[in-house]
Amino acid sequence: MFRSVARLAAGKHLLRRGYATASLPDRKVAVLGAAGGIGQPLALLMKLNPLVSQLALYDIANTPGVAADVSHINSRSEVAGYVGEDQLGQALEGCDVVIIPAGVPRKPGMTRDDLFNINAGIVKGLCSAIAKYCPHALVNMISNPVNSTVPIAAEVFKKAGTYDERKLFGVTTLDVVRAKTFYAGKAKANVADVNVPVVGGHAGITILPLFSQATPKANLPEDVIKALTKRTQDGGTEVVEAKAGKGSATLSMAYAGAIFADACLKGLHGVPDVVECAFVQSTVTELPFFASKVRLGKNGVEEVFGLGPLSEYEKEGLESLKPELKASIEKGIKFANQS
Ligand SMILES: NC(=O)c1ccc[n+]([C@@H]2O[C@H](COP(=O)([O-])OP(=O)(O)OC[C@H]3O[C@@H](n4cnc5c(N)ncnc54)[C@H](O)[C@@H]3O)[C@@H](O)[C@H]2O)c1
Ligand SMILES: O=C(O)C[C@H](O)C(=O)O
Repeated sequence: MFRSVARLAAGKHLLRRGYATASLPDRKVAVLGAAGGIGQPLALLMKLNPLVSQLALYDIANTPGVAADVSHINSRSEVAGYVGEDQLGQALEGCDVVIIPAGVPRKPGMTRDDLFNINAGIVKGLCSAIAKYCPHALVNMISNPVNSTVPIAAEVFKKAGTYDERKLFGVTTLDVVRAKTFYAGKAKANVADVNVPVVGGHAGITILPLFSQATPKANLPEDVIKALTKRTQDGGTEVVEAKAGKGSATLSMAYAGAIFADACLKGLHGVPDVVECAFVQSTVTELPFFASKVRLGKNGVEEVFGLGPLSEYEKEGLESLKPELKASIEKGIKFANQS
């Protein structure tokens, strides 16, 4: 990620010793849920990103300490901590990108949908504030269940009259990160060279890695592809079980969240050909939201890419995931409109 920022800076003759960050535009990024398991390492990684000039760290508790700590790092951005609802507006005012990892994580035996009852309300409240204080920001939704929290956000923005489908993203980057790591292991490829699109949604079978399109090509046998698919779909559960009641993926998610936010910032900055998978409003299938590759630009999503050629196994996976994804989307829409 930072290597490509260096390339960007170098290409524009901004790089002499380190980054000539004075030449980069001001960009404010907020992390909502910044004192949490994801929020803290994500705050650290965003503090290291030279495309950020102001970093607002918001949570319902403990942000002054996190902000004081992160603020001592000698990188470009100015850091401020905001705590409690009274300070949410200040945290959001002027934001270009808002990253939301606020909410409860899973414990063993739970599905992501089991988080709905608590997280739906949290996300709804935060999105109402975004509509009020930074209606043009790109919103990176991490809080689960993403398959429902993104439709909730869309409905809140629609009601507020601020919805721009190009600016709302469910962050599915961790699925891509996992698919790349697991594929590289089996394909005996250099993980840094590996690419694997992951489409659909972000829960169980709705996570559909397209290993038939993975590069470099490895011609792995069908049973290995099936095992890789299952491991990618169950990657979150693997971590939840290993953490044995102490939460879900935080460090790998912070890494994935930082990659996706960096892609959004690069897009805003006009870097060409920034492509990541994300869960967005979509016409790729009959479902209103779907994760696929998207090109990011100055207005957020510039282009939603189709699925490309699928193997028979992937075609079956696509058909199997649709009912569950549809139900999760509808659940989010219904919640946002009834409460
Ligand atoms: N999209 C993904 O790939 C992905 C990956 C991992 C985790 N997650 C999800 O991210 C969420 C956070 O996970 P975590 O491990 O960081 O949990 P955590 O409990 O460690 O942290 C959550 C933080 O949110 C804060 N919070 C609660 N209500 C809030 C509100 N109204 N406003 C602001 N902050 C609030 C809490 O105080 C806490 O600090 C969970 O829903 C989890 O399932 C998503
Ligand atoms: O699995 C979870 O509950 C957290 C997250 O969605 C993940 O994929 O790690």
